[in-house]
Amino acid sequence: MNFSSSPVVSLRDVAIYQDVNTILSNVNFDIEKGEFVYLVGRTGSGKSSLLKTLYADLPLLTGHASVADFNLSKLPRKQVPYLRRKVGIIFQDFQLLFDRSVADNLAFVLRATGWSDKSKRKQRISEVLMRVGLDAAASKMPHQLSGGEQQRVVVARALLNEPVILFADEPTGNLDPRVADEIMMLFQEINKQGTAVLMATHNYEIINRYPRRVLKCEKGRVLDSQVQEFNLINGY
Ligand SMILES: Nc1ncnc2c1ncn2[C@@H]1O[C@H](COP(=O)(O)OP(=O)(O)OP(=O)(O)O)[C@@H](O)[C@H]1O
Repeated sequence: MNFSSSPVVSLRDVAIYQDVNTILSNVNFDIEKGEFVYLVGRTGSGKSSLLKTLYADLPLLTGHASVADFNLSKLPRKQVPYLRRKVGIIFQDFQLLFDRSVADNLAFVLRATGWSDKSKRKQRISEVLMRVGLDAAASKMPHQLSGGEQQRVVVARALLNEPVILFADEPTGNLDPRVADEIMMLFQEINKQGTAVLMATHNYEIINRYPRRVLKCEKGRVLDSQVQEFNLINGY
């Protein structure tokens, strides 16, 4: 549990790079504990690159950023796994291990993050599966589940270590609208229980149905619906 009242994410004058190319510059925003924020922008505008920087998959080379009380500017490589325990990461393509059951997918992550007690692992797996409405699926193989159910397992996996924030990159991108809506309701529920969410999406129907603060990558900058003139529909 993070009891500090400092923002979960805080960026000051950050630039985001891919190789030698500057993708975004002068990025400044905070995300507070328990906030829900969308990240939008055209294809190639830098959403994934920004998220990757926040979970230390891309290095922070310019500016100051903290995520879950980790200072990204000075983050030694060996600290990255500890940051990753504090954040949950969800991708569009589910990235489950298809050669093992749902429970074993989750146990794999728990073992890798220091859960050495088997009965505690079992208990935690059953808690997160319950939370995503898949308590009966522990022994199933991923291919026996629908796309929406697989994405729920990915959400359960992201919740294992009680993250302070979920970073989700197009989590509903491969799902039909009804299933996408169910996943979205799950995110809302998780958020209501105190986990912040930063979700990259192209799905404006979802944003209109569940309106929240929006960050928009545009022309190398990040605009914030809370502080700037912001035209979500025409500006996209
Ligand atoms: N691994 C990489 N190496 C070099 N350049 C990259 C790499 N990944 C992305 N880029 C470039 O960085 C820019 C931003 O890409 P990014 O994937 O962050 O955009 P995005 O907004 O997430 O796009 P999409 O909505 O299509 O996922 C693009 O010009 C892209 O070509």
